[in-house]
Amino acid sequence: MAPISIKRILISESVDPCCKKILQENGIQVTEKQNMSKDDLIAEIKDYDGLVVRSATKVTADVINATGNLQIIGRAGTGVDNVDVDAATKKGIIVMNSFNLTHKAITVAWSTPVFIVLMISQFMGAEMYGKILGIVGLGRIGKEVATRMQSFGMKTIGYDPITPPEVTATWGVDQMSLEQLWPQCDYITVHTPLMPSTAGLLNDTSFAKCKKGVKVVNCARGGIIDEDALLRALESGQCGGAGLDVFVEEPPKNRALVNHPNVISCPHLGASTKEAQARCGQDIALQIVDMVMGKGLVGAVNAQVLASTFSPGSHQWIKLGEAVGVVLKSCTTSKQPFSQVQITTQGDCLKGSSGYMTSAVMVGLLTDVSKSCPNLVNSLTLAKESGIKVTRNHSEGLTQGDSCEVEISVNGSSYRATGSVQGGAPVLLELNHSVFRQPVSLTGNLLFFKAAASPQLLPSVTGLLATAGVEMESFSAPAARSGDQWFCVGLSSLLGDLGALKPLVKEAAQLSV
Ligand SMILES: NC(=O)c1ccc[n+]([C@@H]2O[C@H](COP(=O)([O-])OP(=O)(O)OC[C@H]3O[C@@H](n4cnc5c(N)ncnc54)[C@H](O)[C@@H]3O)[C@@H](O)[C@H]2O)c1
Ligand SMILES: O=C(O)[C@H](O)COP(=O)(O)O
Repeated sequence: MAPISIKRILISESVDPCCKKILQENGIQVTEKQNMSKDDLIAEIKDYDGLVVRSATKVTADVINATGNLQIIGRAGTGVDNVDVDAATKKGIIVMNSFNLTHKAITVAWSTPVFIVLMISQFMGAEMYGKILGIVGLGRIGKEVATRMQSFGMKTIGYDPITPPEVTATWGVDQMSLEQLWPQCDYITVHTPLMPSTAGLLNDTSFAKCKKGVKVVNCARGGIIDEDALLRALESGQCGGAGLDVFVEEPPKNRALVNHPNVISCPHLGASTKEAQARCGQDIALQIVDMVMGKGLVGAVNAQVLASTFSPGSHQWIKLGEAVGVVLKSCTTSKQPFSQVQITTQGDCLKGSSGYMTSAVMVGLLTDVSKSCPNLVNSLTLAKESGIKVTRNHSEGLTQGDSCEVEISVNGSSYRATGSVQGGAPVLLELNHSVFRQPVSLTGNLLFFKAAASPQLLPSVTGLLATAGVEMESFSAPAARSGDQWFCVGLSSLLGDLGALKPLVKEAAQLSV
C-alpha cells in the first residue's frame, strides 16, 4: 500500500500527554484544542491529516464531510459510537481504536462491582452471595466483570450473540437467550457497544420480564438501557436501583435519573484511571506511528482490508490492481457506466489477497468516475452505492502463474484485462482477448488503440506522434495477427487530441499510471 502520510494531527480532547509526545517524536505535528463547538471543529479540521478523540468529540458526518485531507480518526479508547464510521468509510478515512484494551477492561470492570456494592449498601441489607447477575455482552469487559463478581459468590449468567457459550463456560458464565435471562436476574449489567441492535436493549418490555426489584448497571453506553423506561421502572418499583456511568446526553441536562433516590451515577468515569488513560493514549499514538511507518495496521474498525496490505510483497500487486482498473475504465469510457465487475486472482502469491486486490481494482475503475476520491478504504462502498455488483474469486492456477484478471460488464457486453507482477513491476498481459507478445509495463503515459494489424500501422502512428511532438517510448503488439487487436504505445507525454488517431484505429484511449 502507498504509505499513509500523516503530518498534522489534532487532538480534540484531554488525552494522556504521552500520546502527543510519541506522535511528535515521530515527526508528526500535534495541535491540542479542547472543548470546541461543532462549528469550531468543522472550521479547524480542514487543516489536519489525523484526528485523535476520546468519547466527547462528536465526529458526525458534517464534521467528516468538512475534512480536506483527513486520513485517520484515532479513538484513544474503546467505543467509536461518537464517530460516524459509515461517513468516514465513505470518505476513505480509517477509523481506529486502541487495540490493546485489556488494561481498560480491567479498569471498567471495577465500576460494575463498585456500583453493585454501593447499591447494596445504599439500599439496605442484601448479600451478593448467591445472587444472580445477568451480563449482557460477554467481550473483554463482560468477562472481567464475571470473574470479579464470582469472587463475591454471585452466580453469573449471560448473553452474547458472538462469544460462544463453550468459551464463556470456561469463565463461569452460563449463556442463554435474553428471554431466559431476564426473569432470573437479581442484577443486570450491560457491556455491549452502542449500536442499533443494542439501543434500548433493556426497555419497557424487557423490564416487565424481569424480577420485581431487579437492579441494573450501565457502564457501557447511554441508551443501551432505555432511559425513559428505566425511570418508569424505578418509579413503579419494577427496578430497585440503577448504577449509571453513562447517559444518552453527557453531561445529562435531564436530571430525572441522576436525581432519583435509587440511582447512583458517575460522569462517564468508568475508564478514568491514570493507568488506563496512559495506556490508551500510548497505544493509539503507537498504532498511528506504525501505520505511517508502514509497519502494520492494528485497531482499524472500518478498514480491515488494509491490514494485509502492509507486507512488502503486496505493494506492487496493489499498484497492478489499480492500474488494470484504470486501463479497463479508460478503454471503455464511451461504454460506461459498467454494472458488474468480476475479479479473479490466480496463483499462490495472491492466495488470501483477493480482498485488497478487489478494492485496488475498484480504485482504478472508479477514479474520475465517482464524485468521491476512491481509495482502498472506500472503493467497495462507493461501488455498492453506484449499484455495481462486485464479485471475486481465487483459483490456484498452478499452470499460469500469479495473475489478476478483471472482467467488467457494460450493457450485456464484457471487457477484460489481465495483469501480473513481473520483475517487481506491474505488467498487462492481455486486454480484451488481445494477448501482448511482450507484457506491457504499466507505468508512465500509455496509449492503447485497437486496429487491424498491417505493415503501415506502426509507421503511421509513429508519424502522427512525431507531428504532435510526442516520443514513442515503447511499443507492445498483440501476439495474434488477424482481426482487430489491441496495441499499446508508451508515450513521452499524453497526446493533446486523440481524435487525430481516428483515421488509423477503431478505438483509442490514453492514460497515465
Ligand atoms: N464507561 C466507560 O468508560 C467505558 C470504557 C470502556 C468501554 N466502554 C463501553 O463498553 C463496551 C464494551 O467494551 P468491551 O471492551 O468489552 O468491548 P468488546 O468488543 O470486547 O465486547 C463487546 C461484546 O458485546 C457483544 N454484543 C454485541 N451485540 C450484542 C447484543 N445485541 N447483545 C449482547 N451482546 C452483544 C459483542 O459480541 C462483544 O462480545 C464498549 O463498546 C464501550 O461502549 C465504556
Ligand atoms: O469507550 C471508552 O473507551 C470509554 O467509554 C471511555 O471513554 P473516555 O475515553 O471518553 O473516557
